Amino acid sequence: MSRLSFTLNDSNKIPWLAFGTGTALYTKEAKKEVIQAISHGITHLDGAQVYGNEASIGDAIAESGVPRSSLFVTTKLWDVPAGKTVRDTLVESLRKLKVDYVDLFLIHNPQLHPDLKSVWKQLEELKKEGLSKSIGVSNFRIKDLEVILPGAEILPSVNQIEYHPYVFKASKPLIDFLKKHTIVPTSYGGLTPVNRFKGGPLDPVLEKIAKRLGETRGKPVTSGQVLQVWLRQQGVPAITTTSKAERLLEYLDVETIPDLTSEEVKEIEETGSEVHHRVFVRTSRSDSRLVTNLNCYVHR
Ligand SMILES: NC(=O)C1=CN([C@@H]2O[C@H](COP(=O)(O)OP(=O)(O)OC[C@H]3O[C@@H](n4cnc5c(N)ncnc54)[C@H](OP(=O)(O)O)[C@@H]3O)[C@@H](O)[C@H]2O)C=CC1
Ligand SMILES: O=CCc1c[nH]c2ccccc12
Repeated sequence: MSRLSFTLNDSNKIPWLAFGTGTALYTKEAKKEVIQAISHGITHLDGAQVYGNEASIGDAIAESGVPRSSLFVTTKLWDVPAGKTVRDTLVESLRKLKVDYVDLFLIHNPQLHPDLKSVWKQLEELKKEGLSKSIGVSNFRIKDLEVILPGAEILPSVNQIEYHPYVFKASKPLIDFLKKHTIVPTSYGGLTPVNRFKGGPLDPVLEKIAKRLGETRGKPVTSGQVLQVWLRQQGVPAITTTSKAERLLEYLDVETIPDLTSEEVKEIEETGSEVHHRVFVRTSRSDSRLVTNLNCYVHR
């Protein structure tokens, strides 16, 4: 059971561990994997309109037998079709998810919305109406936040971003900005150093720390778990995923692993900063890669 949660700036709580549904593993059908995650005690489900699988998440929630109030359901706004409002898209998501509110509604990508201020206003209204308990953003840079914050009546509660040690240095100004404005960063791609970018300079550092933690607690710790402890210790919720039951147990087990020492945190961050490896959304011209399945993201 995942028990750890953090408090958002609107006083709502967000579970630290989230099960992501935006992955090629499940294509457009996530029901089996979501039921498996819920039955293992994961309560936070991360969805999005663009993943095209909200109805299967709704089926999983309905069949899980877990009360709606024990779950934390996130979805994200993609584009707003001509003739529709942001509210229309959320109502459609709620219909597919078979719930009468979501816990968190995020603007998925600022680059899709020429009038971010107006979109944010509409999210504020949805929170007031109770259709989303909390509201936030995803893939926002400082310059995007600077568009919405001055006129905001309600602050975004979270910014869901790619966050792991290989983007640590590049993300530092944004993380500091979020902290100053009480916005919680949440991390996707957090396991990049052990899955998409294995062979990097962090490998031996993570292995060494995993060995020490494993010996300390008398149960093996993996490099992936070390990365998740690194997030947890910063108060950053982890949006991860898997189709494997044993991996879910590995993720859930992270809540029982002690903190890293300050020297270990420093070593992860300094070694991570030796390379820059962003997988998902390109946020500046110096970012080297733009992943192909996300080529809908355009740098401006
Ligand atoms: N807002 C946005 O723009 C974005 C949001 N997301 C959200 O984040 C979710 C999580 O996605 P993602 O970023 O891929 O998550 P992670 O970076 O946490 O990667 C999860 C993958 O890592 C693998 N893995 C776990 N532990 C290890 C290990 N020790 N060694 C090697 N591989 C390991 C798992 O594989 P296995 O299946 O084999 O267990 C799983 O497929 C998405 O489903 C989506 O909901 C993702 C991208 C963009
Ligand atoms: O959320 C980002 C990752 C993702 C997964 N599926 C799609 C489809 C279209 C845009 C982004 C994504």
